[in-house]
Amino acid sequence: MTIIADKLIKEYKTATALKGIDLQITEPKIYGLLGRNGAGKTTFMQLLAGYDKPSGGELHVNGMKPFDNRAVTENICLIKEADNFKKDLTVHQVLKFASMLYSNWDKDLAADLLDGFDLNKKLRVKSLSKGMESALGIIVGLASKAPVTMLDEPYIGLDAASRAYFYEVLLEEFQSDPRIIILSTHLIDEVSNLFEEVIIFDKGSILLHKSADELRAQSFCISGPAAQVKTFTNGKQVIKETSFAGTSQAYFLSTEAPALTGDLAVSGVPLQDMMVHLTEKRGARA
Ligand SMILES: Nc1ncnc2c1ncn2[C@@H]1O[C@H](COP(=O)(O)OP(=O)(O)OP(=O)(O)O)[C@@H](O)[C@H]1O
Repeated sequence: MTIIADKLIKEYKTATALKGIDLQITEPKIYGLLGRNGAGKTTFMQLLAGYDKPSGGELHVNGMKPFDNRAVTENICLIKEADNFKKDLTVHQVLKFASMLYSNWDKDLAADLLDGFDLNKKLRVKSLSKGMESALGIIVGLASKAPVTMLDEPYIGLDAASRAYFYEVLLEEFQSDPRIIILSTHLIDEVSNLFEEVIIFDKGSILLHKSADELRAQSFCISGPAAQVKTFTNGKQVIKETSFAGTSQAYFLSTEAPALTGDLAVSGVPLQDMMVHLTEKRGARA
């Protein structure tokens, strides 16, 4: 599948959600779609799923426009954080309906995941707890086997054990059947190890699109006795520093792994902190 956004614009009455973004996604990978509230992530995913029309620019999937185009949308599954399914349907009916919607539907996987999440298929959507409804969304998203599967904060209400199960099956699924999986999340550190590519939206524009490895290789965390950390980071581009009881920890930008001295230790910077740094910087400039 080839997704190409070319100067893509989406304007609502009161906001311009996408301000002319250029983006290409072609490889089957797990993409992390990140950004602060209101950055435009959901708007982009809704345009890609054909729910809505762009206001300007172009969006193509395999050369076709997604809006109102079954040839595209049968290959794209978007699971939103809530209200994915009609409240009066039973879980069984939701799965049946989804099996008709998605040409690659995997009935056995849906049954396995129902078991895994311990979800009773006789229950109606309106009687599901928030976490159970999220689990149903995840089941549909993964069993759709859609070549483009988008999950927009799909874990609302899921407890830590269920989220861990979700990440595990997401990875297993991707490994057994690679496809474009776009995961939008605010729980960045919890899932950052899954991402192969990271796309950061900021105020309707794309701030960064990089492989997760590249992003990890451009920042380091140094920790140890406060005085040594201070000397070490002198002249370096420090993005965050914390101190406690005579020890310090500093995140700094560098393309080269630091050569350690004294009692200092080096590790990576959590992706969440990198995103905060990148989006704050942009915010400060705007
Ligand atoms: N249906 C709509 N009508 C009017 N404005 C909208 C609509 N949907 C989104 N917006 C506006 O577009 C901008 C982008 O919103 P969007 O939901 O795409 O951001 P997001 O990155 O998904 O945010 P979040 O992380 O909070 O979900 C925001 O200013 C939002 O208020």
